[in-house]
Amino acid sequence: MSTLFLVGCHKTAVETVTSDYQSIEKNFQRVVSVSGLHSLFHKLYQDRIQTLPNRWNYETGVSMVILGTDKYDIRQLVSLRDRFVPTFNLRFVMLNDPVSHWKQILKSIKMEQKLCKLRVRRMNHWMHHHHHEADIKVHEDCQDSDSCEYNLYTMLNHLSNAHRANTEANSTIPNIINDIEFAKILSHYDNELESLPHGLHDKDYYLNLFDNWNFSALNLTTRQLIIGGFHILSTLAEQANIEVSENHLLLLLFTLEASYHQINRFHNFKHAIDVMQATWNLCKILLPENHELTLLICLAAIGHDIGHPGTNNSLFWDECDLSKLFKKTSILENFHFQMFHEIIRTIWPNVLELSTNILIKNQFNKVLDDECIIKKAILATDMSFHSNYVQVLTDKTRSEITTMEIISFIIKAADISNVTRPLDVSAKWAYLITLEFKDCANLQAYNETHEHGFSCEELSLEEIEKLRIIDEKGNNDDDMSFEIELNDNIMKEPFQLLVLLENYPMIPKGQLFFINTFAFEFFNKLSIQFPALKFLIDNINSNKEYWLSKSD
Ligand SMILES: Nc1ncnc2c1ncn2[C@@H]1O[C@@H]2COP(=O)(O)O[C@H]2[C@H]1O
Repeated sequence: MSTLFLVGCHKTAVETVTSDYQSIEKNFQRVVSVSGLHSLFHKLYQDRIQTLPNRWNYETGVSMVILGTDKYDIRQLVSLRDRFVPTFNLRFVMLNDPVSHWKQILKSIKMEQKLCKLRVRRMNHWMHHHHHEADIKVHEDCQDSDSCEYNLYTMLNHLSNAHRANTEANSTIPNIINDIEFAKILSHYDNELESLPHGLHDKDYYLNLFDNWNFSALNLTTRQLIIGGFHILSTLAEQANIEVSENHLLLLLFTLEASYHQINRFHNFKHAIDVMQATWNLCKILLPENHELTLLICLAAIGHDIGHPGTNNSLFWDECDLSKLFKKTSILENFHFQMFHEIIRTIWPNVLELSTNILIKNQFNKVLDDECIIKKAILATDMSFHSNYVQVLTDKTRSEITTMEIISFIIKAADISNVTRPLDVSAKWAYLITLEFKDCANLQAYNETHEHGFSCEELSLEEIEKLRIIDEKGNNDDDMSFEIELNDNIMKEPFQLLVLLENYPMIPKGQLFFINTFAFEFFNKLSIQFPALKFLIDNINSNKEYWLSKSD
C-alpha cells in the first residue's frame, strides 16, 4: 500500500503543478496531509508499529512526500530516511519541481510499486540493485534521468547512504527526530483494539515475560516487542552503568525495528527480539554478573540481522557489489554489523567505546579498526563457521575455553534457539523458516532464468506472469495475502500444530535435518561443557521425538 503525504500544501496545488493529479491519486491508496516534518515522522512511526498484518509498513509500496515549501532540503530528508527509517520506500518531491521531473518520478514510482509487490523480484532488488550516481544527481539538479530513480530499498544504498549521511551529520541526531516523544507514540492507538493491557512503564510485567525459555516473540505485537526490548536494554544499561535516556533508548528500538524488513517471513524484528531474549537468559547462566558483556552481547543479538533480505550468503551473485565489498566472506554478517555500527555510533556512542575497550582490555585479537565485541559476536552467527565452534567444544576443556568463545557460543545458540523452545513455539518458527526457504528456492529459480541485471528495468507483463509461476500463488500481488494467512489460519492462538502439519507436511523432515545436521551436536556438546544448559538439549530431544513421530 502506498501513501501520498502532503507537507504544507494542498491537493489543488499539486493538481495545478502536475496538471494530471488523477494519475497521482491512482498510484496511492491514501492521501495524508501533515503540517510539517515532525508530524510526518510521527505518522510514519505510528503506522509502522500497528499490529500485523500491517498494510502501512512502507515496504510493500512506494510512498511519496510532496513538500509545499522550499524551506526543506531534499537531501536532508533523504538522509533522515536513510539513517532512521531505512527500509521505508519513501520518495521526496518539491511541489515546484519542473513538470518533466514529475513525469519521470511518477513513471519510476509506478514501476517500482509493481516491483515491490513481487516477493522474489523484491528480494533480488534488495540484494543486488544499486542506484547509479545519476539517480542521486536527480535530487540535486532535478534533471530528467533515464535510470531507475532512488525510491526502493536496496542493501547497498542502505550501507552507503547511512554511512555517508551519518558522517555528514557527524553522527548527531537532528531535532526533527530528537523532538519525537516515542513513549507517546507507543501509548497512542488508532483504535482501542491496539491498546495494551501492559504499557511502556509496566517494567516488571515485561521482564517476567522475557525471563523464561517458553518465551515466544511471535505472540507479541510490534509495540510489545519494542517495549520488551526497551526494558531488557534499560535494565542492562543500568547494571552496566552506561548512560542512556529513555527517549534515546526508545529511538534506538524504533530505528532497529525500521531497519529490519517487517515483511520478511523469518528474518525480521521478531527474530531479532527472540534472539536477544535467548541471549539475555544464556548470559545470566554463562556470564553471571558480567553486566558490561551481557549488555554488549544482547545489543549484538538485537542488531545481528539488520536489513536481512530473507535469503542467504550463497544467493548473492559473485559479481555484485556486496560480494566484492566483503570479499564473498560473511557477506550478510558483515553487512548487519556495518548497519548496526552506524545506528549505535549515532544513538548510543558510549556503548561502542565500551565494545572496543573491553576487546583491548581482554587482549582479544583486535585486528581491524572497527573490531569490537559486538562485531565479533555478530560475525559468529555465520553458519559457515558452525563446525569450527563445534570443534572448539570438542577439543577444549572447560577451563581452556576463552571468554570470546563463550560469547560466540551464546549468540550462536540464541540465533538457532528456536529449535530448543517448547514444541508449539518451535513449530511456529519452523513454519516461518520453511516459507523463507521456499522464497530462497524461488529466487534461485528466478536467477537461473534471468541474466544478472543491476538496474530496476521496467517490468514487462510476461516478466510479471513468469514471476507468478515461480513464486507461490497469491504471494505475488501483495504481502497482505501472506500476512492474512499467517495470522488467520496458523499463528493465532489456540495454535493448532496438526493444522500446520496438514498444510506443511515437509516441516518434520526439515526440522529433523536441521537438528541432526547442526543443532543436536552443537547443543549436546555445549551442555556437556556447561551442564546448566542441559534443558536446551532436553527440549531438542523431546521435539525430535515428536518430529520423528510425524515424519513417516
Ligand atoms: N528451525 C530451523 N529449521 C531449519 N533451519 C533453521 C532453523 N532455525 C535456524 N535455521 C537456520 O540456521 C541459520 C542460522 O543463521 P541464519 O539466521 O542466517 O539462518 C538460519 C537458518 O538457515
